[in-house]
Amino acid sequence: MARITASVYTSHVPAIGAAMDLGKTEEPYWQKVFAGYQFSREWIKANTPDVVFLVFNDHATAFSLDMIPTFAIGTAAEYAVADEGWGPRPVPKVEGHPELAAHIAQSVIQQDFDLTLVNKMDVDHGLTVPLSLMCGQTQAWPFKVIPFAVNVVQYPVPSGMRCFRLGQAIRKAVESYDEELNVQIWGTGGMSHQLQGPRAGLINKEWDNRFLDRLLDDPEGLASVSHVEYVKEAGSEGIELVMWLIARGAMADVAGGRKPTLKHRFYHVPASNTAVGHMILEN
Ligand SMILES: O=C(O)c1ccc(O)c(O)c1
Repeated sequence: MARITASVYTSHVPAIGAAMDLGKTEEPYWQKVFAGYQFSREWIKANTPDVVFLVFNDHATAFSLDMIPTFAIGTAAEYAVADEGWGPRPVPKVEGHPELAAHIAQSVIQQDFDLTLVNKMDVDHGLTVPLSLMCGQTQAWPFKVIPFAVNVVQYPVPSGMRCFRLGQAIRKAVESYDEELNVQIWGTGGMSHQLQGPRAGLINKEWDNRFLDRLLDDPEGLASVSHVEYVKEAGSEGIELVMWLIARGAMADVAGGRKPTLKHRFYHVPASNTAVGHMILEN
């Protein structure tokens, strides 16, 4: 049987990818960001999964206003690194796991979550920056990846509760897969940031840290936070945090008397315009 053994949560700021690609990680500004991932790089070496189910958002790269799936699961054997305007990042292509992805799609759709199946997709910084943060510079990613794209760009976007329940359905799906596989689920994006309008540059440390507390201790309560609160408190792009609730929903269930173990927590402001939050939980 496949099992979800751990979850990773991290922001996905594109400038972090550029800092790595352009050799700037030792500059004082960036050192403080990357220091928060030193533990994580060792941890992932000691806890390398077979597959990462990576929840992210596309930034009008694979999808556009022409077509906006709410939840889209990557069922391909591989994914090219997208060109977001400066050429594709110099990182390895992403290898998929079509068999497990097809099984999860079957199971989750039968549990009444309607997913879009994506057989071809280029993946942007939403997916590659978390991989770079966790794995560093490498010739090949050390595990297969099932990309799972969530619409947090164009309203209406899914609620935190729908995301949390979807995570629970994903856990059931993974646990009903026959092969012994070590699966991690990663929730990416956030934390507080706003990239446009009069409030551009908004950061809310208190709200972000409360989110991190509740993600561990009270995920179901956290799932009830409204869209309006995310936008008011965490800025227009803070809504990306609903994706963390998918990963948390797939983990041990506080309501069921089980709680994951906190292995690592990091928070730093700023990286570009964004508050960087990062957590690792083990089941
Ligand atoms: O802080 C930033 O610069 C920034 C830019 C684009 C993003 O998608 C993002 O999450 C952050």
